[in-house]
Amino acid sequence: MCGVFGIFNSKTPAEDTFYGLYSLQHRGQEAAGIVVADYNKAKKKTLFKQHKGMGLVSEVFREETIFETLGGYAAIGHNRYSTTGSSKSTNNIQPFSLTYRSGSLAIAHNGNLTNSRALRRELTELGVIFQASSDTEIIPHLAARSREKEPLHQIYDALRQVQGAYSMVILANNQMIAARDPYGFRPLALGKKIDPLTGELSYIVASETCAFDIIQAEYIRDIEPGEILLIDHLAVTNENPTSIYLPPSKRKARCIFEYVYFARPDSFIFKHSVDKVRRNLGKNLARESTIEQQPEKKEITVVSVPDSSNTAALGFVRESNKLNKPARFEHGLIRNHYVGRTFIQPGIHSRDIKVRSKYNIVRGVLTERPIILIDDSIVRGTTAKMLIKLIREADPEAIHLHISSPPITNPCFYGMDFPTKRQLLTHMFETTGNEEEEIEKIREYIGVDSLKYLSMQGLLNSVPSFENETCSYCTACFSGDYPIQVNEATTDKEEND
Ligand SMILES: O=P(O)(O)OC[C@H]1O[C@H](OP(=O)(O)OP(=O)(O)O)[C@H](O)[C@@H]1O
Ligand SMILES: NC(=O)CC[C@H](N)C(=O)O
Ligand code: SF4
Ligand SMILES: [Mg+2]
Repeated sequence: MCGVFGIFNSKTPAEDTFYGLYSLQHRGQEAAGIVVADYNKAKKKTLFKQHKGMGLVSEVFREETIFETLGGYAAIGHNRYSTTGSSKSTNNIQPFSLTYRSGSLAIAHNGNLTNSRALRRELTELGVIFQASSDTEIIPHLAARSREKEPLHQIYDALRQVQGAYSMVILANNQMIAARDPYGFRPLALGKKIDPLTGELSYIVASETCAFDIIQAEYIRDIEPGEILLIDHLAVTNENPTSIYLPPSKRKARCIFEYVYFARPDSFIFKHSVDKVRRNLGKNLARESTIEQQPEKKEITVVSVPDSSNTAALGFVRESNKLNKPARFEHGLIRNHYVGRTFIQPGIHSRDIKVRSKYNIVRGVLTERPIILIDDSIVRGTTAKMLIKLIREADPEAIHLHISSPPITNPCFYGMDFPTKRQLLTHMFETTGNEEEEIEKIREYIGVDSLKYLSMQGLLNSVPSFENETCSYCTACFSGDYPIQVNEATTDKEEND
């Protein structure tokens, strides 16, 4: 995943970016960094300064004095959740910053390039030296080799050659450039802020709109799939950033999993409220649920796995009640907020420990009652298996696990870190071709009384539609319908390390 943020024409760009990244922390917890563009009067040009490190934004920018050295007028920042290149290598921390014949370039990337292996081999053959093992560094190298004079067109040249998912912010000398791949896999939004004292306008680009809210900026619009947007001082004066467009793809492929799990519910992504879509997921799950009404119209207890499935659980309860199946939302699990997202922890070992230290049960809510437990997804099954063991300690009458998305049956090559089938719970058991039998094996393994996944149609009915598009979403991890084909044999995350 990853979170990206950029601000142009601010008196405090590093501080603004810090807060932006802070609100995008859920998109990547491995590393964080900020690159600032500052005008150097003596040299009469813009120079970049940076601070990057491993860990959470609050850890990397713990010392307030860091900001004293990061003055300037523009900045970009990045939260990393690795998909290509080791999560542990400090060389992979973004933004990447470099100097080349046209000046300085810094890049922050959310997504994953699907032809990075081939491009890296070609560039290496040509003598290009890579510092990082991630896919992202390919983009500035390609831009630097372009024959074009202007960074905007150099970036265009580079992006014509890469395939896959990218939502990016770039600093190029005294310009900020935002780009989104033609499929539109990952979200990217444009916002603005007027300084209350000076009346000056700043432009902001961020993965999710929650990053605008934290600095009291206003959402303008999404960066469109295939758009490369240029923001410079002229754009600020004219209040009109300009764009060029990459050739369109045959279809769009917004990541549907962003709505299911990844994005924050207070964000707008792909032009729509995540909260609303997640409520729809819960609503459709309630419509598909086969759990019968309780005797004497007693309310059934619905418990969410906090935090990511809270909103879906609310939608579920509301719809259940409408369907005359009385249901009540209860906090049966308490989450320790000092433990981050477990799903985006690299390596199965660290995930196990995190899940165990992340949740505790509220016995009074769970004991001797039938429970509908709602989670948004099962990937490796770590969370579900550990949680059910924990909930059983409270001795509930029955646990009915409901998942507000279909089974994840295929790897993601576009920015989620489950790049091989063998990492998925659905592939732990022998495939029989009979979906019911396969779900029964998962139910048994997790140890619940019943297991219900939202259907594919239920998922599609929950997300907004886009006019004049035949296909708007990527659903590959659920359906196997890959917008860009990738040979699984080429997806060893750490092959460049
Ligand atoms: O099957 P698994 O591999 O365990 O992954 C699935 C779990 O991971 C996610 O939650 P996570 O704990 O990452 O984040 P959250 O706290 O934001 O819900 C998701 O909501 C599931 O609960
Ligand atoms: N999840 C992402 O967006 C990751 C960005 C980039 N592919 C990396 O591995 O660092
Ligand atoms: S494969 Fe799944 S997680 Fe990856 S981009 Fe497609 S919908 Fe999103
Ligand atoms: Mg969760």
